[in-house]
Amino acid sequence: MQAIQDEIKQLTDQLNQHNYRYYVDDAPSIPDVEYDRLMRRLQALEAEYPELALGDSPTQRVGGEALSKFNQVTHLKPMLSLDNVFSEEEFNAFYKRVDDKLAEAPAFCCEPKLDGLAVSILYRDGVFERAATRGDGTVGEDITENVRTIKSVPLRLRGSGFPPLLEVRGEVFMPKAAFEAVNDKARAKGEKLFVNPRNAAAGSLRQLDSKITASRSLAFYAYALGVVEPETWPLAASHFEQLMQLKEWGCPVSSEVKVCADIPSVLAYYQDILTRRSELAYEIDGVVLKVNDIAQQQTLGFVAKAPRWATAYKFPAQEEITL
Ligand SMILES: NC(=O)n1nc(-c2ccco2)nc1N
Repeated sequence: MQAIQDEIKQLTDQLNQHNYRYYVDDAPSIPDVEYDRLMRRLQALEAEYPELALGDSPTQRVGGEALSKFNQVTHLKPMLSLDNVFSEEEFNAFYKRVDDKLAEAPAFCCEPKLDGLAVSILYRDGVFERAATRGDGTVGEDITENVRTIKSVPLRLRGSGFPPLLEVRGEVFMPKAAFEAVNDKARAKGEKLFVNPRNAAAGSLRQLDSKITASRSLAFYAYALGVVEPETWPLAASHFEQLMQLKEWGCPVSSEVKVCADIPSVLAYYQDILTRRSELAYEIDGVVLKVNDIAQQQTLGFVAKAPRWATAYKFPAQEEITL
């Protein structure tokens, strides 16, 4: 029996490692046919010895029993909504409001604004425990079983140094290619088409049957730390370094994230992402600009639900694509 346990452990770790390389490092490490062979072997062993299946087994990516409804989840810390700016003048006014309150000029962590669904994922001792939608920022829906099927969401954090309780916040989205494939399938079956990748992601994520979610090729990018317990746990002093730490622990982070130290470089970032928008593998509707230094964020605080230290600089609306 020990030999079986060892083989299950080895297959589980191997498949999770390949998942990490493929979805987080963007560097596939084995051909799909080999990956599928390892997965089938693990599924066979788990079917014969269900009591030996491990908590982070990749076989659970296929989805489980359908739910009758979603339970509600109260977030341990409210999930923020972002204020928007729509022009360089409005951004300059945002910058001035921020700069006037700080002793040092702020640098900004600049991120593409993913057009998907904000989610909160809890890891307890590094193990995936619960996932919820943002909802109204205070109460969301428990979509744990659906998020569990998203292959780029780690079921166990990698490495070490993470706190006993870690909340990872990010966006679940449907890549453009997956959106086309989902609509091609729906068209072939004479089913309703999704209007855009955001609606497709929302529809796929809020499915009571996680097997349907599993078939929709959803993706995830982390964009912030949420709750950390104990609160005294040492964390990186800047938002960018915290994102890189999340990536080290196995969470995918957009490769377009970068720090811009002054207004001209922030505006250049905005223009660069706007120029390359159609080439990105996922839909975005602007860029998110966050004061990078955590202590400066704490100095600035929040107004109502939105942080003073961040804004979303939105792109001009694209002409609506009619299907
Ligand atoms: N949607 C999106 O891509 N977001 N949203 C935030 C956010 C929302 C509140 C704090 O940070 N950050 C990024 N990259």
